[in-house]
Amino acid sequence: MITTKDLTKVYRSRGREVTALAGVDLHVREGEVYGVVGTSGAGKSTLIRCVNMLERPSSGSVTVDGLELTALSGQEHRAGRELREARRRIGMVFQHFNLLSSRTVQENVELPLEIIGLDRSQRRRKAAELLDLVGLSDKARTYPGQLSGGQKQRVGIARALAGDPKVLLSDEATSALDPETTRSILALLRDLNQQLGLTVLLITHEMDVIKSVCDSAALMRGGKVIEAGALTELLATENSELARELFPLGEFGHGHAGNTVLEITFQGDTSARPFVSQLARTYQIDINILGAAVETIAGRMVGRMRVELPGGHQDNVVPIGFLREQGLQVDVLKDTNGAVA
Ligand SMILES: Nc1ncnc2c1ncn2[C@@H]1O[C@H](COP(=O)(O)OP(=O)(O)OP(=O)(O)O)[C@@H](O)[C@H]1O
Repeated sequence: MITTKDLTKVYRSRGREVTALAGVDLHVREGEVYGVVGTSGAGKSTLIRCVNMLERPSSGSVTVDGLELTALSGQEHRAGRELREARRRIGMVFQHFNLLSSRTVQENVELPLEIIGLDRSQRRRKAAELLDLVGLSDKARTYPGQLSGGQKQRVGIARALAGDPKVLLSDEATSALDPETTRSILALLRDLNQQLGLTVLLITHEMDVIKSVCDSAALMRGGKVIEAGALTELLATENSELARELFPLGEFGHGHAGNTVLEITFQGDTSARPFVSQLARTYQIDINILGAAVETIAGRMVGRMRVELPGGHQDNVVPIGFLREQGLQVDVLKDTNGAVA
């Protein structure tokens, strides 16, 4: 649904050049919630602004719903007609809501409908539908100043849906909200994704947002995507940085020098099988469990366990193979010298 190819963006200001995007390839499938995560300055905002051409990329291409936006005419602030029409199909929500304080909630939602050219009664009807969708029907005549942060963001979302978009872009939509309100806004995005078949691309610096709402994610650093994929695939990828951040086992024990420490990740059915006792029985080894945790990620139960086996990596090649044959993801964290990988 959204594809970027070798996307670059170089900002030039006062004789200085800043490379915000250094060749980004992104592929967001239709109907998924896709999160881009990274620390401040990684290039996330630039990427999302390039997807709807609020920012014109320096090179590379952006295709949304089969239309190559980078091929359409228009400069940054003077978008051509085709580009304006394509943009209508891409809704956007912002961290600071961007509502007009002098207009009521209903009038804020009506604004894009006015621009599309709907008449007064059509606008009223559509705005009422949208406010109902986001659970704010009773606030239609209220002014933004009288709303809570979560309610303001609901108005922002209703407004973003005015053009019946297929794609919703979310620029840190929950960063200004408290944890409970964040959860309710993320649940709303998930509902809209499922009810309307909306593809959602969101950027965030919070791993919890990725964990609770996304099907897929990309990790950005220094203007590049350094890892990307479906969360369930990432969790099954050896030494995945995203998987480790999604599901950290940091406080668990690190075992003893000379032994082998494994991190075992299991998803869905595998979690029901008693693989630790099977391993102990089959190879007659003592297994020390250093820690274990279970979480729900992308709607699936995922477990992670850190175990210590006696002896070095070479002594444990066969038991490790046994675990992998059971469909378990096994990362070897420690070698015979005791160095943690
Ligand atoms: N309009 C601009 N002019 C010059 N440099 C810019 C501009 N916008 C962003 N940058 C620079 O581009 C780089 C990427 O910024 P960007 O805002 O895309 O990152 P980010 O990951 O969204 O970070 P944050 O979460 O802090 O917004 C940074 O070094 C930033 O200073």
